[in-house]
Amino acid sequence: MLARRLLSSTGSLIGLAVLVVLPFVVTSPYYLHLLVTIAIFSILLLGLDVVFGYTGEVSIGHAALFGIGAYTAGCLAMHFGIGFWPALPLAIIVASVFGVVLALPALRVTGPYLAMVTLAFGTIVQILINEMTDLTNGPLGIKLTTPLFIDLRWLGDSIPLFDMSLKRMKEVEYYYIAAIALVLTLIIINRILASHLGRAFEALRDSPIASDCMGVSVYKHKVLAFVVSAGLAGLAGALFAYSEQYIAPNNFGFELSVQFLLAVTVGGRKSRLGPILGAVIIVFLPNLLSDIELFRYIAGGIALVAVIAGARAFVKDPENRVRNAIPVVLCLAFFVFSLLLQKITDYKLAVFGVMILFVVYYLPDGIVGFLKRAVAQLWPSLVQTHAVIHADTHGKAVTASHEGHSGVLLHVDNVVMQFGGLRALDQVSIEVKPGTIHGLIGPNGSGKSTMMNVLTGIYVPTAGAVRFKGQEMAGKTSSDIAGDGIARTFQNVQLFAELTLIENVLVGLHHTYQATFAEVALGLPRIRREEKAARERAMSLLHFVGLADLANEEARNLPYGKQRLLEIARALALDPALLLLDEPAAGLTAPDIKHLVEIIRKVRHAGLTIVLIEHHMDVVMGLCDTVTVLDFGQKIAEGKPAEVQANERVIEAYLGGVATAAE
Ligand SMILES: Nc1ncnc2c1ncn2[C@@H]1O[C@H](COP(=O)(O)OP(=O)(O)OP(=O)(O)O)[C@@H](O)[C@H]1O
Repeated sequence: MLARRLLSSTGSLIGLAVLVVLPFVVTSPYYLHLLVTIAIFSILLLGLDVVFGYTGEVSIGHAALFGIGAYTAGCLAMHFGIGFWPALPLAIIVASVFGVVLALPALRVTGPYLAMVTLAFGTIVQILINEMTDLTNGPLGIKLTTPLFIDLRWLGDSIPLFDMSLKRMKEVEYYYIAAIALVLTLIIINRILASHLGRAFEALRDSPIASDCMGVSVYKHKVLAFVVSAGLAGLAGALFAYSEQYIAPNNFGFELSVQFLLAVTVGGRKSRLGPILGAVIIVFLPNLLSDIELFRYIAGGIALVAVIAGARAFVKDPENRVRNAIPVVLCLAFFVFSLLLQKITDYKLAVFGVMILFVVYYLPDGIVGFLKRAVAQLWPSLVQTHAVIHADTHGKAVTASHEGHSGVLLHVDNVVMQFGGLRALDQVSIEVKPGTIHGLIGPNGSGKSTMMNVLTGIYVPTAGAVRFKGQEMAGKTSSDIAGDGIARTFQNVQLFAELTLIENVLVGLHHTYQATFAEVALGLPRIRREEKAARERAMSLLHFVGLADLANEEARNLPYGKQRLLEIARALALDPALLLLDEPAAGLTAPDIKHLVEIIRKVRHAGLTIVLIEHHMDVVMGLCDTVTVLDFGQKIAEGKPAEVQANERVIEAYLGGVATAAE
């Protein structure tokens, strides 16, 4: 852990030192300008990574947001004489507003459909910039002057100006301003992504349904992700306008959006270094592809690395020798191709395409992802050690949010759920008393999971009412219902696959955070306190289900049985009054089922009420106080386990089948 921290702070210090020293090394104005462009693109790509890497949405509209930032700065200068400094926050605000516009379709469509919508957004913005000549000067574009260091012109001519106010920035000074903007962006983005907000972004990517059911509103957090991303694109745009001193509509076309996406993909998603590396690549690649000598050196370097890695794989992985040899041969062929080339300019696009294809195919996590894996193999101690988090030993691991409710906790009243011609639930009424375990059983397709989905707001019932603690639930969103105290697990496990175990539980603890967005961005004490308390609580919940040893493992690497236990820990993090368990014993081995039964008993003992769907009759009969039986969407029996077990209709419709299946 210490080594890792040391490495990370040493890395940051080296990065800072490089940023400070670079202009002393790179004195050519041309290359200095390229460095400024890299810093500006890095800011944009760090923002794009929030949407693309973290929430998993493909946006082809970021060049337009970039253009909106640039044109905000341009229009403010051209029409109102408003200079560089006020333009920066205003560009952030204007682009953020457009970020909300772009987020709205993301709430309805995802994947390729969203990509198409964002593409349309980009095209419309470009057309508008072209057509609204009064505002934007149309295809002629807008010219800007080098920014003043301190702009006091807005005070009026009568106020005497001091020297600095008339001094225009030199390229090197502009470089430092762009570098400071980049460092601030890195700090703020790092804080946001390491907080409960960053986890919420990842959670909604991995399972939107589970996020909502954990009280993490997909709607709210998707909009937030787009706003953060758009704000950074706006800032980058304004910096770009003053760096280039001329902007025109064709600077912000579709190709630029595609380049941005490729830059994040090639650099490496979900990392701070990846977008910066991506920016370096898209800025330097055109230069690299113009200089044949440099191109040959780089192709040679890549071939050398491939040969070394290939030789290692040849020895260590004898079963996949042919597969491992292919990238080595391709890299060597690329090097030979670079030697045979006389003039590279004719092949620029083809070479660019081949490089992208190669990276996307062989380095799906980008260059940074590849390097991380290589470091993990060579120096496992640097990446595998995590902070030792002590479980919260003072409080109880499991607490119910509203203990002591008397009467009926959950009242399902004549609920009907119709899917076209199919009645999945047909006038079902159930009463669940507080502190009990209420079983819900029935043959496959009888409507049990549909009932869970109705109770958690995923389905709105066609008719009937659901009252929880006397309050009507129909029409509430899943995240509101979770906030009211109903937590659930899923029949088909819905974990946040790329998050670690502790992070999965922390998503369930999202409701414990009171810190505002600004507090998170500024890293104020409250968010640090809340994060520490939440981590301790998450650890105690992992202890409770017996998974504490695996806290820092990614959820997707867990065996199936343990995934179900993790879902229970995550649901308990909500401090619910009612816990809905949908077939928690499915796929578990006999010892795992025994462990599960103990956990459910302890949960009930802590004061929670449980609704349990289960096909394992011994589990149902051993745990439940009351059992309701469904068949073809109708309630056919209800009572104590022994009564239900002896019921003729139940034996005929279900238990006979279960007995036969068990034999
Ligand atoms: N979204 C939906 N659209 C259409 N039909 C659905 C939908 N959800 C469920 N159904 C149908 O409703 C019926 C009840 O399904 P449900 O999943 O609730 O049964 P179940 O009792 O949970 O079964 P199992 O034990 O196999 O999980 C089934 O016929 C199912 O195909």
